[in-house]
Amino acid sequence: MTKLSNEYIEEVVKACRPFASRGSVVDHIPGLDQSHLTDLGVTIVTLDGDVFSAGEDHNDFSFQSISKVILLLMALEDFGKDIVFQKVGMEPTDDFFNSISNLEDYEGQKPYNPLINSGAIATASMIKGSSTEERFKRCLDFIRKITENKKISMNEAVYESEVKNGARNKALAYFMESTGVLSSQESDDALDLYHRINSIDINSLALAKMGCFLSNHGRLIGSKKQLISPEHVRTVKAIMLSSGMYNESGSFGVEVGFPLKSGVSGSIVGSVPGQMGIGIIGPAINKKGNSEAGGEALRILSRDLKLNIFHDSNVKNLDIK
Ligand SMILES: NC(=O)CC[C@H](N)C(=O)O
Repeated sequence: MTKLSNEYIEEVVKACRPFASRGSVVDHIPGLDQSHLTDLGVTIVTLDGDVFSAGEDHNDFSFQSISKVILLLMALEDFGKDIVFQKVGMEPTDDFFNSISNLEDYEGQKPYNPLINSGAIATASMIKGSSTEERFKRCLDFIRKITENKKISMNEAVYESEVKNGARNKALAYFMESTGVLSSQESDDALDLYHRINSIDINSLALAKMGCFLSNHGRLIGSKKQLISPEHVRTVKAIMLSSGMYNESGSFGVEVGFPLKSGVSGSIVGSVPGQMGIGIIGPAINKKGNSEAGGEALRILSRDLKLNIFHDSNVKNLDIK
């Protein structure tokens, strides 16, 4: 069986870099352009605290849709499962991540799930705090805590561009206001919090630590302190498995087989329960919004290291009665 080492991760990066040419880099995020097309950084943090990393793993990139996982964790902790899932569903969708039409057809016209744009704007309205500043600060403090990185902060230029290019998200928020998913007091604040949290700068090590936190059932490595209840972490990971890679979640479920979440910056966080967290940056994304080289790296890692949670060796109590 393949053993984890920096050299092994380097080989994976080398093998996957060429896959970037199948995708393209989004052109509206400050700091990202086609010159980053073949960038690929992969970091793994194990639950024993070992770090393995290679490629462009020091680059900062924006959090984008991975922030949807943070919003969901915090909304669940703030309001509990019953209230959160009154506003947002937990079903996968075959539509694109920023689809507005699917808001018209799903039960009660609520978003299909919290990991698409409409769903994340809805969960952003369920973060406790007396102002957007306070709500954002709570989110940022939480991200700093679970990534053990106090320097993480919002990138102002990215935030300005999110707001400037945010017409679709605005439309989603106001559509949800029209159907009563959001109140007229909630929509602008939820949208602003969503744009801010999307604009946080992060790197592959911080993402791997976030994945590790999920793999460790809501605790930092080596700590017994429960920062999020295990039940909520379970809920979030189940939704990451079914919806974290948007309308490509099914094939990632089959070929990779553990909870993932991607962002349009080409970032991906992976959580292998009980084993490790994985952070990836590979800015060339496909039409569904997922990193091409990053996706290939996940398929190889899962195969070589037998990480699929449905793999026989990862399933306990195999005795057939
Ligand atoms: N898929 C994504 O990462 C989407 C995030 C992007 N900022 C948006 O709101 O559309």
